[in-house]
Amino acid sequence: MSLTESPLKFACFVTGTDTEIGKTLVAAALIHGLVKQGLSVAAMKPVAAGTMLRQGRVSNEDVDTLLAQANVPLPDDLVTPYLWHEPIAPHIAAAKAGQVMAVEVVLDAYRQVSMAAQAVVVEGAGGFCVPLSDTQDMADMARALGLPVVMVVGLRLGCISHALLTAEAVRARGLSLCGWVANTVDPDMPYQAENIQTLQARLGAPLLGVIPRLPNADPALAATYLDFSLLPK
Ligand SMILES: Nc1ncnc2c1ncn2[C@@H]1O[C@H](COP(=O)(O)OP(=O)(O)OP(=O)(O)O)[C@@H](O)[C@H]1O
Ligand SMILES: C[C@H](N)[C@H](N)CCCCCC(=O)O
Ligand SMILES: [Mg+2]
Repeated sequence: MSLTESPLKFACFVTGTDTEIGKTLVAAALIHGLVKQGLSVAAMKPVAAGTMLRQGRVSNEDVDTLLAQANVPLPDDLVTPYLWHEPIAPHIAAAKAGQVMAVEVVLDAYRQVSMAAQAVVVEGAGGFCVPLSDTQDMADMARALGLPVVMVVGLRLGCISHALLTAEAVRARGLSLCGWVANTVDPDMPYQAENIQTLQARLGAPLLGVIPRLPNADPALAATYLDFSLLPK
C-alpha cells in the first residue's frame, strides 16, 4: 500500500430522527461489531455539545462512549473538531463562544481519520438538519463527507413522519440511506410492530435491526440486535 492510499473499507454517517434517541448507542454498537469483525475502527463525533470533568479531563459523554468501542487512537481534535461546553444547539454554543463552525474543518479531520482506519463511524449531533452556522448545517456536513447514512429511528409516537422527512432530506442531498435502526425510546409505545412495518414499507432502505429498551445502554448488547451483513461492503 502506498503512503497516500486509504485503508478504508467502510464508513458511515449516523443520523437520527431527533436528539436523545439512540444515535450514540447505535454508533457505538456499529463500532463494536466492526471491531469484532477484525477491522481497525475509528470514531468521530465532529460536533459535540455538553462537557463534564472526568478524571481531571474535559470530556463529552458521546465521545467517551464511542471511543470506548473504537480501536484506533486519535488526537481529540480529529475526533471532535468542535466541542462546546453547554448541552445546547451547537450553533448557539458556537456563537456564544464567538466562533463559526465550518464543514471544511470537519472534512479535513475526516480525511486524516480515514487514512488511519479500515472503518470510520461518524455520529452527527441532534437531527439531520441541525444548524452549524448561519450558512451551513449538519446535512451540509454529511454531504461534504459523502458517506452512506445510517438513520436511527427513536421509536415513539411521532417517529414515522420524522423518519420519512429525514430519509427525504438525506436523499435530497444525493446521499445513500444505507440502512436504518429502530431503537426503542418508549417501551410502552402502542403498536410498535405496526409502526416498524409502516416504516419498512416506506423507507426503501434495509432495517438493520430493532433494539429493545435495554437494562443499560450497552453497545455490545445493542450490537447483537443488528445485522451487519446488511451494511454495504
Ligand atoms: N435502547 C436503549 N435502551 C436503553 N437506553 C437507551 C436506549 N437507547 C438510548 N438509550 C439511552 O438514552 C439516552 C439517549 O441516547 P443517545 O445518547 O444514544 O442519544 P443520541 O441520539 O445520541 O443524542 P444526541 O443528539 O445528544 O447525540 C442515553 O442515556 C442512552 O444511553
Ligand atoms: C446537546 C444535545 N445532546 C445535542 N448534542 C444537540 C442537539 C441540538 C438540537 C437542535 C435542534 O434541532 O433543535
Ligand atoms: Mg449522541
